[in-house]
Amino acid sequence: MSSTLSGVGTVVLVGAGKMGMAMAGGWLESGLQAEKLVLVDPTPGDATLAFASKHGLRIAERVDIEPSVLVLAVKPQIIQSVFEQVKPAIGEKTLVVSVVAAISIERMSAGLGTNRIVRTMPNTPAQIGKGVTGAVPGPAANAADRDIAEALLMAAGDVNWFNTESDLDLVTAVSGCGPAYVFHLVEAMAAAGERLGLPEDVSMRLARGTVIGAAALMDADRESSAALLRQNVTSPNGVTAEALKVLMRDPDGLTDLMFETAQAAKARSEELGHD
Ligand SMILES: NC(=O)C1=CN([C@@H]2O[C@H](COP(=O)(O)OP(=O)(O)OC[C@H]3O[C@@H](n4cnc5c(N)ncnc54)[C@H](O)[C@@H]3O)[C@@H](O)[C@H]2O)C=CC1
Ligand SMILES: O=C(O)[C@@H]1CCC=N1
Repeated sequence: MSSTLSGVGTVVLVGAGKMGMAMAGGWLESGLQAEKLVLVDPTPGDATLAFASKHGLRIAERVDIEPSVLVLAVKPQIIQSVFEQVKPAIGEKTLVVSVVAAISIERMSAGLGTNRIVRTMPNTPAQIGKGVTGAVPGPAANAADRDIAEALLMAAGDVNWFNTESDLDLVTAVSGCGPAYVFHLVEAMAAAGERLGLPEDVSMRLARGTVIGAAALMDADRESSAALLRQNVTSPNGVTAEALKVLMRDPDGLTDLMFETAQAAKARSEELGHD
């Protein structure tokens, strides 16, 4: 499949917030010309205004042209009013790519009057091209539509296709929300160091640096499993072994806590879809 965006028509990003802007930079880097990217957002934040100014992008309050690709990146809670706003601009050739959590292809199709839809769940490391995205093609999305969606998503990192839409609730629970779990791990490690007696700023520096380093090591060494990388830290009868007896206890260790966490995300994703 193609991974360059130079041949894609006008992309209109509806919702230029955290997730939308995390992807937009990658699109420009992957060859989408600035004049072919329009940001639609009635209340763009400072980061969005700065990004638009730096790259010479147009920001509009409403969709005022027929897009080749309409990327929906607004909050699910306002999706109905957004459908009403954008529907008149959608033409026969418009492909809709949604990153909106929980909103089904069927609901989008009813709200927008088109079946050419690809529903996706990216994550914020997209901002540095290290995102992972789950994607499901709608029934009327053809091979060319899938190629375009994949090119947009690959500009943000890895793409994983699924056939069953409910799988996106699981993708949301693991990778969509996942960066927040990792950032909270940093907070928890720093808090632990502080409680043990380290100064707050030093503890945070150690925790943050450790997670950055561990992630970079995993990135550099794709051959080794996470389990092997963990074992490499763990000397027999040493210090890490004692620590991991707590973290990996069964039941009630991190595995159970993470399962409960992901279950809560999945349940909320399903619930939002029914609102
Ligand atoms: N933040 C994340 O980690 C991820 C978010 N998502 C999904 O991305 C979507 C957006 O989330 P965030 O970027 O985090 O939220 P956000 O609040 O940062 O961005 C939403 C943007 O939509 C704009 N907006 C509000 N009304 C609008 C309208 N009528 N027309 C156009 N734009 C409008 C807001 O001004 C804001 O800039 C959500 O559906 C979320 O489920 C998906 C994966 C990860
Ligand atoms: O919290 C949310 O609803 C979105 C979905 C995945 C990450 N952020």
